[in-house]
Amino acid sequence: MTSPSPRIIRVAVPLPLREALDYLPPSGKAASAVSPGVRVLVRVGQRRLVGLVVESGVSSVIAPGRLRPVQSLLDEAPLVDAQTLGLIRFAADYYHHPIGEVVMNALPGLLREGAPVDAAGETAWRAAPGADPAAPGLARAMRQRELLGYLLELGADRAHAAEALAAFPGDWRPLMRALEEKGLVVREQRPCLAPSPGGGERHVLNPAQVEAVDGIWPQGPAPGFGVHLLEGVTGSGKTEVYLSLIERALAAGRQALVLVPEIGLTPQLLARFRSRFAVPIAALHSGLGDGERRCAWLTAARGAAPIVIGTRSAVFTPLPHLGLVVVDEEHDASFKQQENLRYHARDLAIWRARQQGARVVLGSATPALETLHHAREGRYAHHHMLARAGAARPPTLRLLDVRHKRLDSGLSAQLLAAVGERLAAGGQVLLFLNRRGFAPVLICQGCGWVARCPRCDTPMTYHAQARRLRCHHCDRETRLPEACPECGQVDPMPLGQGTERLETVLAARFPDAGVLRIDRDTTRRRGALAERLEAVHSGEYPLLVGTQMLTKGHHFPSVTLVGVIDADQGLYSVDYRAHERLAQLLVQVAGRAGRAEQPGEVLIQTGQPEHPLLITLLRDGYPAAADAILAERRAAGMPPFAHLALLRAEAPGEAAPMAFLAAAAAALRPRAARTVDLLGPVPAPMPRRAGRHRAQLLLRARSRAPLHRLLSEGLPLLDALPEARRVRWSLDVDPVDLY
Ligand SMILES: Nc1ncnc2c1ncn2[C@@H]1O[C@H](COP(=O)(O)OP(=O)(O)OP(=O)(O)O)[C@@H](O)[C@H]1O
Ligand SMILES: [Zn+2]
Repeated sequence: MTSPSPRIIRVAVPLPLREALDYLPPSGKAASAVSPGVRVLVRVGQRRLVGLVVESGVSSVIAPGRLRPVQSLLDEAPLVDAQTLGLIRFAADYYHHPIGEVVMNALPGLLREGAPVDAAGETAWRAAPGADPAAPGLARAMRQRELLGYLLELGADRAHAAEALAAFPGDWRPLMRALEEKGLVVREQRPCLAPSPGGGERHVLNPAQVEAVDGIWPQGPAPGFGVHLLEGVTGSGKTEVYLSLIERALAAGRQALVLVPEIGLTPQLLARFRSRFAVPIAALHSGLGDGERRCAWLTAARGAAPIVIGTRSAVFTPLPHLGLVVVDEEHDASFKQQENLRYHARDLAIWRARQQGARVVLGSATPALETLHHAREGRYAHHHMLARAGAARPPTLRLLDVRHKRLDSGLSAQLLAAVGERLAAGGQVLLFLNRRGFAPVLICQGCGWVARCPRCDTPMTYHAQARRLRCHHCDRETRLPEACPECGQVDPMPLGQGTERLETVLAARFPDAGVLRIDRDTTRRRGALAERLEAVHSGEYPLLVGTQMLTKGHHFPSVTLVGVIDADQGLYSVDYRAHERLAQLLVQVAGRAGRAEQPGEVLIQTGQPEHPLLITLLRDGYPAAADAILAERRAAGMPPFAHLALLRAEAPGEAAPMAFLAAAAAALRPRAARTVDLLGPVPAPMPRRAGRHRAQLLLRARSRAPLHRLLSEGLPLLDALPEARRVRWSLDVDPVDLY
């Protein structure tokens, strides 16, 4: 008689393994008593890892003698609910990615590392009323005196938690205990996420807004699953629509998840939410400390935060009462993660909304082509808001032909004149250039030598303030050469412009106008972006210079002129999405102009004023341009008329990536039949980066099912190829970049 195979627990561990691992329950417990969603400590080889139970009470194909028990349980109740576990499993399947790594993306850092679920909230300290650092009791305790002074500086009116005290030099805890004993400091225990104040002013919705709100969530109980595209021109008041929808969701007892682009979660936006809703709002963004993130996440997971607002990874937050999902600026590329688990937060959000019977709103002035396509095919409901809210009018757009014109550091005389006029009239001007640094190229005037990154084969960007050359592809940095290494001529010349040069030129040209630059270089420090955006509103800086960071959803009421320095970068790019991106970018950057009473003007410098895309966009607007691009995509058999997956490979040697992909293609081809095209392998559009040669193989199918079938069957074969050991390879399902 064979003994029945033991019941086991399946655990996802943070390792690049396709499957979860099988374990026996800890001694004294039945496998079925360990709930999925609980964290456990397990041994893998010699390592001890924190894993997440994804299944329990099932049987294993592994011989009982070879199974190890789980070492210990870290949670009493599941940390991750069944629905979120379902989402994790779906993401692992759909993106063909190791499930343990999906879990890593889904959990906040502390919880991933096994930190406890701290239900008590957090401890905070405030100075006792009248406490004075100069009090005689502290005369001989200098450090305690300093800490009390520090607390008072942070604000005597409220208590401050560890997060705020972290900046105090040295170990503050024993000092705080001493102060407490002296009665100079009072300890408080508080929930880690306090309700926001609410009670702020609200707009009376205009008819277009009312129609959108009622169409998406009719008064009353939760309407259930459905995807709604809210296509509203820039400044049409989409945020106000979201707020009203959230109000309805909350009234129906449901939670709302709001996803925003990477740099869209600004203090202004948060303030708008906090002044509208007197509830705990969990804001998940990169500026959070580990403790704050855990708190926000746990509060949401317990259903105690009715609103969760965050960037892409917030899509994994457990939300037991989810009723509404808002994806703001749904076309934004930052919703797609570009490394490791290459998921699209919008697509996962829709999947989970379907599971939980939630409404989805995709909001944008420039919807992604796949979203528009779904709306036109009737899969998504489509709502329009064609006019700006309040008194604001649409901006006027004009092309400035820069062919055969003398440019002053990239600026035409016409643009400079327009800037001068606006400044004289007291307006604010925004100049957009999607290239940071001083100049993209440093060239020797003697022999034509160009400073190149030896690891990427591309020109290095000259950064004047730092006096460095930086590679924007691999972050390599070098000192500025004083002379050409080839011919010895001194002072190589910067060629072309970046935002840093623009800032310098404008400051010299308009010495009385303050210039504020916003790009990745000026906002590296935590909190710097928020400070600079605040400064935009202060009115101190009439001239704003920036990259894409300045274009996303910001509301700058005083900006009346927007200048686009170079529209041509996107016109001839090899990427099949370049035109879509350019159209979105131009409309979004133009959308920053004239958002209040003053009308806005947009001037676009281009050397291709006859380009059909620019003409259609300016004459007929984004929907017409989108139609034209969709027609091109249909003809080329590209998304949304096809489904793609991209296999990428890289290695130090030139031959290995192509060899692996050729072997991969050979392994996949017999199974691809006539349903999946294998295009390539070819060297990547950027054939070398950070010292590694790169190549790619594109898989294309008319429908999703055969593509995913091929991937499910094929990837294990690729794992086993001998060529796979000489490369680093990855799969990108629904890639947004083909390089
Ligand atoms: N019904 C209304 N009446 C008056 N003003 C309104 C109304 N709705 C919104 N506004 C104002 O219009 C401005 C633009 O609104 P909002 O920022 O929501 O636009 P948006 O559609 O999100 O724009 P974008 O796509 O450019 O981010 C804001 O200052 C907002 O306060
Ligand atoms: Zn480089």
